[in-house]
Amino acid sequence: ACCSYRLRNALHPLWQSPLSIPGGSRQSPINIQWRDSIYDPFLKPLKICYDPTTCLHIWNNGYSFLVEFDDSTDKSIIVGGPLENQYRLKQFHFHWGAINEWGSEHTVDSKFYPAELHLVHWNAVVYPTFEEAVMEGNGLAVIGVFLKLGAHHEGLQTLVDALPAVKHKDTVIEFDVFDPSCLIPSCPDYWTYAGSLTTPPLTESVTWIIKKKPIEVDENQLEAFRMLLFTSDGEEEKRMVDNFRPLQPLMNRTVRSSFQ
Ligand SMILES: COCCCN1C=C(N)c2cc(S(N)(=O)=O)sc2S1(=O)=O
Ligand SMILES: [Zn+2]
Repeated sequence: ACCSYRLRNALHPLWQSPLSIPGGSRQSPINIQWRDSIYDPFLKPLKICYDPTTCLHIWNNGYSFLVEFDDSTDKSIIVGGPLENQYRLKQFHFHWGAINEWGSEHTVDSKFYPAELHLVHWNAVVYPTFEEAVMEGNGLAVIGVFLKLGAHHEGLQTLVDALPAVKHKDTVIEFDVFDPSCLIPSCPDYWTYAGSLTTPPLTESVTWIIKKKPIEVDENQLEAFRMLLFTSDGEEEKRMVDNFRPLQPLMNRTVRSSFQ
């Protein structure tokens, strides 16, 4: 199984990553086998405190669209859960498919969701800069939230309305008040495991916190993601879809759950 992963990584069009990350033993994403996850009673509830005015802009970086935040203070942080320190919100982005059958990076019992939200935070207690945190084992904490097809999502719509302005790679639009808490399910249950960035530089610096409950979004909102482009203005258009990395081997890791 392991070698097929490596082959798949090497072949996957989007991630021209090396065959394998030197010493890669904690790569992401992974399949979360619900029955193999281990309930950890010592896991704390995750505390999320975001200040909507720290929102800066939306940027199409050619992989996804990122909503970036002012991380020069501790105004927007998460603490608790599996984390030893508090972590500052840096950006959030999504991964999605060309059709609703796939699109998420993580899977649950081998089931794909049509999309997955990642809220990226860094350990500013221990590391002086985000760039340094990206290189350290406990540097980053990413909250993953699955999106499923269902009811219209009011909070997401303000984001969707801004997407036409960032259709092309390297376009950016000011976005100065947004509270990403509206995109996180109120159910406190999550899985957590030690992993990596799922895009280059693929560094093994991420404590993943994957929410058990998905949020519901409607077809038009998913279609709005799919009208974004990987390509810059003037280049031959390539729709931004299937921007997810193939599943990686679990190797010597356990996935813990905050719930029984
Ligand atoms: C010095 O910065 C190096 C770049 C790091 N970053 C860029 C990504 N594409 C990225 C992807 C992430 S994901 N898909 O694993 O959440 S987190 C993240 S990130 O930490 O914001
Ligand atoms: Zn991501």
